[in-house]
Amino acid sequence: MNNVVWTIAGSDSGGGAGIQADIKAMQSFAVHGCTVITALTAQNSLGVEALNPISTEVIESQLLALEHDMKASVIKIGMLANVQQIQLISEHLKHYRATWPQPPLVVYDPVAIASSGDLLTEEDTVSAIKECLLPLVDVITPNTHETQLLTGVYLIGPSALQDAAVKLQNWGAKSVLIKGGHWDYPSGYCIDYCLHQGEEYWLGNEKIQTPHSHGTGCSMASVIAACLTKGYPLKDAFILAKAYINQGLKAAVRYGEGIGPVAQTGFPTNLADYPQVIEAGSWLADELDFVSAHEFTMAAGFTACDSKQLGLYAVVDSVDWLEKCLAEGIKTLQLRMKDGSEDELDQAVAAAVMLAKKYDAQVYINDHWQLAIKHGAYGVHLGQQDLLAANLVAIKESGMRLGISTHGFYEMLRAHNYRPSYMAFGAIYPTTTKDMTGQIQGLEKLKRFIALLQDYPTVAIGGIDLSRAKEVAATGVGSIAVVRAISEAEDYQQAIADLQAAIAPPL
Ligand SMILES: Cc1ncc(COP(=O)(O)OP(=O)(O)O)c(N)n1
Ligand SMILES: Cc1ncsc1CCOP(=O)(O)O
Ligand SMILES: [Mg+2]
Repeated sequence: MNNVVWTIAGSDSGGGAGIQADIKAMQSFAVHGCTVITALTAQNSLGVEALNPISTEVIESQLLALEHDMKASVIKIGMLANVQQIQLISEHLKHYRATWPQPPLVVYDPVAIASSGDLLTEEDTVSAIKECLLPLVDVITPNTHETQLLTGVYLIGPSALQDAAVKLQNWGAKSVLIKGGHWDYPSGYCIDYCLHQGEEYWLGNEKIQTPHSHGTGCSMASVIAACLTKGYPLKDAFILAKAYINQGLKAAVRYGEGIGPVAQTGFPTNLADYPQVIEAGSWLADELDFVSAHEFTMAAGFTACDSKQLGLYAVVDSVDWLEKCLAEGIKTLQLRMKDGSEDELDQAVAAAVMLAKKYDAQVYINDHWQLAIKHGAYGVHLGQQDLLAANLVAIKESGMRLGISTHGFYEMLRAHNYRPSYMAFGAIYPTTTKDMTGQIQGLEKLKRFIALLQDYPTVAIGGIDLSRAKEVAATGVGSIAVVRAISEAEDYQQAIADLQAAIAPPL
């Protein structure tokens, strides 16, 4: 990805929406925004006075200039004023798909109605959008009005949202993200929905009470485009776009007599601005009548770890290795056994618990939460998939600590629903211990996670060795978990001593 995003959209003379909002939002996520202007709208905070569509010749000249020199990783499309514009853009997108070495992703925000209620497009565009454009779109981001306009589905409740999204997919849009800012369901809340690769994602938060929301739709789609350019998965882009808008709404101020623009602030840094991932068992899920495919017990607020700084964290696959690491003074450890009969696992967990007591250390059991409860382990470590199958109420009632793995912003917020004892982020670097394809986080994201989760003990895992331990520790993470850096070291005792020294806070 080359960090170049195009926005094909209308100019808003009031500076709050359209091209102006897009560039500011893209800038907030450190990508370079190029522009193809489709209309010079004359508008202010009170409404739209004129649309002034640009001719297809002038639009094409802008496209050609960019095609030759500044190809985009992602193209964000906003207001298209008429059928000719829709056809022209569709033809060019087809050409890019067929000829560019790296075809661009297309995010389409079907701008039809301004926040003032004014129609921003000629009325006969809907069939051209469906026939020409939607088959070329990777992510469509309509609000609820635009969803109704495009699909004819009246959005009386969550299942109508799902039906409308399927319709849009059937017309060719690969993923659908419906923005709920104009929807008051349940009352006082803002619910957003995403259908992507067969998975559904629902986000919600209390409505932020401000009249100054002009440009939220354009900005949200631009942040999605920016995050996709940076290689974020769509579910993480969805989270960040929501948090960005919430942060902007809280800071929004009036500039004219009417509706002010959403504020264009930087990367969202306050957890309070992030939406809730809506999951079965939560109050919002009940309001939305969610039906869970699994028998699921929700529990939140697990026993705190003894310390916020868990230090060097050895993840081992046998009781032998556990004892070797304990003998070297490691205080946070995990027994991660992927094989073994029921008896073998039972005996291993029992032995791990005994050894933890002997060495006055904290041992977590990976996956086998029933055995961990049975033998009175200090804690259990679960992955995102494991959460559905585990009895979280039983784990909480046992008083054990719960650590949860996360791979990105969406999973981090999902884990936050449970208020676990610690959160782990991975894989920070590529690793051969486990297939983490598409889930490498890197240091930049790790820093973001740590800054957001100040109240949690945090753990970084994946591909960390002695040469990387210092830079990982410098992010402020409270613990570094390793497998091979110990198990494959030529001299594991020296490796442990070196790792401990590398991550120790300076005196
Ligand atoms: C400290 C720590 N972080 C992450 C993991 C990964 O756990 P999980 O997602 O459950 O995957 P498996 O380890 O079961 O393959 C971990 N084990 N420890
Ligand atoms: C279990 C796990 N979860 C995320 S990365 C990882 C493996 C870490 O192993 P290593 O320290 O050898 O890279
Ligand atoms: Mg696991």
